[in-house]
Amino acid sequence: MSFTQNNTAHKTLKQSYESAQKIANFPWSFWPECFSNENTTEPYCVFSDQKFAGGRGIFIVSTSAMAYELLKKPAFSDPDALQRINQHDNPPFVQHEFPGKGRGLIANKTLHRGDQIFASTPLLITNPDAYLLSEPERLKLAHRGVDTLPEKTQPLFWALLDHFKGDPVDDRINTNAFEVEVSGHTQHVVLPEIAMLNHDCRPNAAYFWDEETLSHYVHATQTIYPGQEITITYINNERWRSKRMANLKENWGFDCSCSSCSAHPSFVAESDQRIDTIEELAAVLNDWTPDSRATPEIAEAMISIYEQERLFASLGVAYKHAAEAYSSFGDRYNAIKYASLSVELTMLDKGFRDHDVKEMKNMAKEPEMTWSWNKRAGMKRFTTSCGHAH
Ligand SMILES: C[S@@+](CC[C@H](N)C(=O)[O-])C[C@H]1O[C@@H](n2cnc3c(N)ncnc32)[C@H](O)[C@@H]1O
Repeated sequence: MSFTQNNTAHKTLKQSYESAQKIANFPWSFWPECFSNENTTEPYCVFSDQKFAGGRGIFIVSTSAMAYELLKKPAFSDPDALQRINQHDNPPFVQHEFPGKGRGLIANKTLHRGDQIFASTPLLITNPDAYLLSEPERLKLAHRGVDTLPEKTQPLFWALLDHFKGDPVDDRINTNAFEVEVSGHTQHVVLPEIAMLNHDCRPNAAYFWDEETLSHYVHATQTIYPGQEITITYINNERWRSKRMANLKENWGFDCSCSSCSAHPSFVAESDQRIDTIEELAAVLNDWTPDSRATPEIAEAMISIYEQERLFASLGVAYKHAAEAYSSFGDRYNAIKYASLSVELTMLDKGFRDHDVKEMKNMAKEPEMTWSWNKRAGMKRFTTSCGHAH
């Protein structure tokens, strides 16, 4: 079905609702409002489904093609797909006010590595290309979207932080949106539960986006004790403190006050050095040429540095390096050990459908059948002397 600015213009909310209800099997609760201009190749519209996720509702600001692509996802088409999502009764956390950071969540019971903290569907999905519209038109779509959310869901949107104090809807979206992929396209989503989690450069929880259920999952990546704040990262943390702080300031508008950003300069220097070492070791381990100096010991060193740096979610990457390094020397049981660890951690960070997870699952079952098996057999593994004659 195609929507144009002409067939959607100037309808009140009530008129849009009535127009949508007149058409049998129309998937949206309101007739979409659309805008286009000389910069756009197709109109951008607001599509709203109040029945989505058992009545939590959702609105999508995008092209008709993307909205109908989303409709094909099990989240919309399979009534059982969201059975374990949006279960927010008896949560393992309580809200707390943190000086300098605003609201955040603290654990109210012990959470172990791998425990799910919550999984939820977004209130909205917006296409970043909607910025091709003029500002007033883009804002009109966003405002219409919020007005079309079910009455009981709207307070969840209005309770979100508006950090920049500009347009009240746009500001809440910009302060809280996460970038996700849908069918190979970047989209922005807002999830009110995850939006209550503050950033930490050394977080104790990780999240991933599942395209099929259009849901964000959050899990503990280490033990979190009652009273401890639950944190996630908003950025890539494998960078120097100065780069992390600049990124958070530029894209999120705040000065990070996490412990690794507020440490004494000499501790920061050590941490930055470890980040450099991780990068250097990764380059060695990624070298699969006959001249490679990669050994399992180098992967073990990398694991140790990740642990020192408390980059627990990223440990899945280091375990993968170790599994491949052991496999490349034909060491079956160490390959299995580290492949299993990699599956456990990577599932929390990249999701259960991730390519690396599948690869490591295969390695954990039959390392001999993987591409890296015995690849470095016969190559020098240990450096036992300092190179001098004694
Ligand atoms: C997604 S919200 C997180 C919840 C927010 N604290 C609230 O009260 O709704 C993101 C905002 O929280 C604050 N924030 C999150 N992590 C922070 C940190 N490590 N240091 C300082 N402020 C932080 C910033 O104002 C940021 O724009």
